[in-house]
Amino acid sequence: MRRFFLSFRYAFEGLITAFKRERNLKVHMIAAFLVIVFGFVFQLTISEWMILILTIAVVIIAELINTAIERTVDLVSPKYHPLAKEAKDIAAAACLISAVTSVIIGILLFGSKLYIFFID
Ligand SMILES: Nc1ncnc2c1ncn2[C@@H]1O[C@H](COP(=O)(O)OP(=O)(O)OP(=O)(O)O)[C@@H](O)[C@H]1O
Repeated sequence: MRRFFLSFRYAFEGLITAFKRERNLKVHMIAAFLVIVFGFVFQLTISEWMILILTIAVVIIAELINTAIERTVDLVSPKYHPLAKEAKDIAAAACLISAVTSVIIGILLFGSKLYIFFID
C-alpha cells in the first residue's frame, strides 16, 4: 500500500518539476485554465466538457512525455548524435500534433458559440 501512495508522490513531484522548468507546460496550463473558464461561460454540454477535458489532457500528456524524452536524451547523449536529434524532433512533433489538434477542437467547440453570441 505504501508503494502505491509513493508512486503517486513521485508522479506529483514529476508534474511539479516539469511545471517549474518547462515554459511550454506553463503556457498550456494557462491556456487550459482559460478554456475551462470559457467552458463555464458558454455552458458546455457534458459531451463538450468530455471533449475539452480529453483535449487538455492529451496536450499536457504530450508535453510531459516530450520533457521526459528530452531529459533522457540529454542524459544518454549530451554530445550531438543524429539519433538524439531524431528522438527529440519526433517527441516535439507529437507535441505539435497535439497542439494543432487542440486549436482545431477549440475553434469547432467555441467558434459556433461565439458566432451565436455575437450575431444573435
Ligand atoms: N544531443 C543532441 N544531438 C543532436 N541534436 C540535438 C541534441 N540535443 C538537441 N538537439 C537538437 O536541438 C533541438 C533543440 O534541443 P533542446 O534540447 O533545446 O530541446 P527543445 O525542444 O528546445 O527543449 P525545450 O522545451 O527545453 O526548450 C532538438 O529538437 C534537436 O533537433
